[in-house]
Amino acid sequence: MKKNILFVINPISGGKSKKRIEQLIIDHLDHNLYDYEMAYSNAVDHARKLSKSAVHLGFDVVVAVGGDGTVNEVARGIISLKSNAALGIIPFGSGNGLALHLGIPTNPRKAIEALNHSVEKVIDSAMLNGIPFFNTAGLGFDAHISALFANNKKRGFSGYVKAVLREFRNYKSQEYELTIDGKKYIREAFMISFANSTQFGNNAKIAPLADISDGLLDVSVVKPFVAYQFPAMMYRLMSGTAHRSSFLEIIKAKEIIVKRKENGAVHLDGEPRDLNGQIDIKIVPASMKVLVPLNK
Ligand SMILES: Nc1ncnc2c1ncn2[C@@H]1O[C@H](COP(=O)(O)OP(=O)(O)OP(=O)(O)O)[C@@H](O)[C@H]1O
Repeated sequence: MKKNILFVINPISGGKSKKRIEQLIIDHLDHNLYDYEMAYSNAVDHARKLSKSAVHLGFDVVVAVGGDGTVNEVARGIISLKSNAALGIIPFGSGNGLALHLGIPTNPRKAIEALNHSVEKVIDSAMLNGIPFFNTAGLGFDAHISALFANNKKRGFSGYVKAVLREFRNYKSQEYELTIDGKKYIREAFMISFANSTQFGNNAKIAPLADISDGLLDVSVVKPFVAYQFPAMMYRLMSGTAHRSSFLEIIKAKEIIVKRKENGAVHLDGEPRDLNGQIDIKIVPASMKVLVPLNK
């Protein structure tokens, strides 16, 4: 039986034009397998609403055409109705962390073709103060960058790298009290990531051993470091060896409580939030179905 897909297209993600996407879908989606519709998000949170309505109307698959922020909104729309619908992804963001982790091609035509030969993979999601995330959430430097980047009209990878290089010299680490599955840790940290997948995006792996279906988050605590150590850190991230770095401590967890002296930015799937006070994070095992390429 044919399945119904809604493509939710974020016109601004990744700073890339989406002009070709409609024609690529028409040309390359297998129309014997799928009936499809397309919709464009017109503001923050609109993709979630579009996705929720699609699921309510009985669509089988909602495909996020965008980056991790778009994936987050579409996936939240799906899980909010506890439906049987699956998430699909055509990566069109600045980082595309979840798509890269799942082996979804970053070439749009190949990503559409991958939908024609896909299987459903059940993955975990997680909640931060009750708000769902699917790839990574974090506190500290990366959240600070997300907050800056959100106000930056120029999206895309190069804008991100420029922001990181500009900001990291002046960024101050801070002390965190973490309670991880009941055990207390006090840590001075440059940043702390709560990783469901292995990476932020662009193959920068903050938790190289994370398994997206193991019912656990990888809490990656990046210790303070000085400027000359930055290239070594980047090498570790990009080579998938961060878990072997002396700058990083990774603790597997189901539930985390974070307290910190000073409030600061928090990000969920790369999108910043202002959340003050205690932060509670927990894994929600096997809570989302995603279409991934057959051979992954
Ligand atoms: N029409 C729109 N105008 C402005 N913002 C939008 C619109 N549609 C969606 N958004 C917002 O765009 C934001 C960024 O999207 P997304 O995260 O997909 O792209 P990205 O940040 O470039 O990629 P990545 O997260 O992979 O780095 C999301 O927070 C989403 O809410």
